[in-house]
Amino acid sequence: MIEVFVSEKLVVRVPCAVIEHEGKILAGQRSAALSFPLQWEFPGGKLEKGETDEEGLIREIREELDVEIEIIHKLPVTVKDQGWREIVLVPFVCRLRSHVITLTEHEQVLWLNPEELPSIDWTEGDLNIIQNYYDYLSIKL
Ligand SMILES: Nc1nc2c([nH]c(=O)n2[C@H]2C[C@H](O)[C@@H](COP(=O)(O)OP(=O)(O)OP(=O)(O)O)O2)c(=O)[nH]1
Repeated sequence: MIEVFVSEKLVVRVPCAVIEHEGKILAGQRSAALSFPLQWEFPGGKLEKGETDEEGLIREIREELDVEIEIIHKLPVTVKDQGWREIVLVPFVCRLRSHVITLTEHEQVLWLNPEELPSIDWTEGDLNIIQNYYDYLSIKL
């Protein structure tokens, strides 16, 4: 008899925010000390126990940027396979409800026009989020 051991892969759910303000989108540069150092991401992070995607995202954005957001629209989920784990990115289009950003984790943030988004070095998988955001914009306009 052949036994097949299928090891269970860790699945990490990460809500993240495509934050719009005055026609621009916020990109955050990850710290040099973290995984995916100095690459760009949509701010957000892993859920805590019992949180919904929306609750976790609002908490993460408060922690990382010290601002309040309004969640506008959920974009399609993007799954990123790292071999030893799967990162399930759950992006939401958001708006700022408060406007003074204080960075607690990111190296820097940039406000980019939608067409400028692909020009920086995003973590793998985020280009899918950008494409899905473009699709959302084209339907909305
Ligand atoms: N917030 C966010 N995380 C992203 C994006 N793309 C992407 O691969 N990630 C990854 C980076 C992290 O591995 C994970 C988010 O977890 P986290 O915010 O707690 O970051 P972390 O460095 O502490 O996590 P880790 O990799 O050390 O486990 O998702 C993105 O656009 N936004």
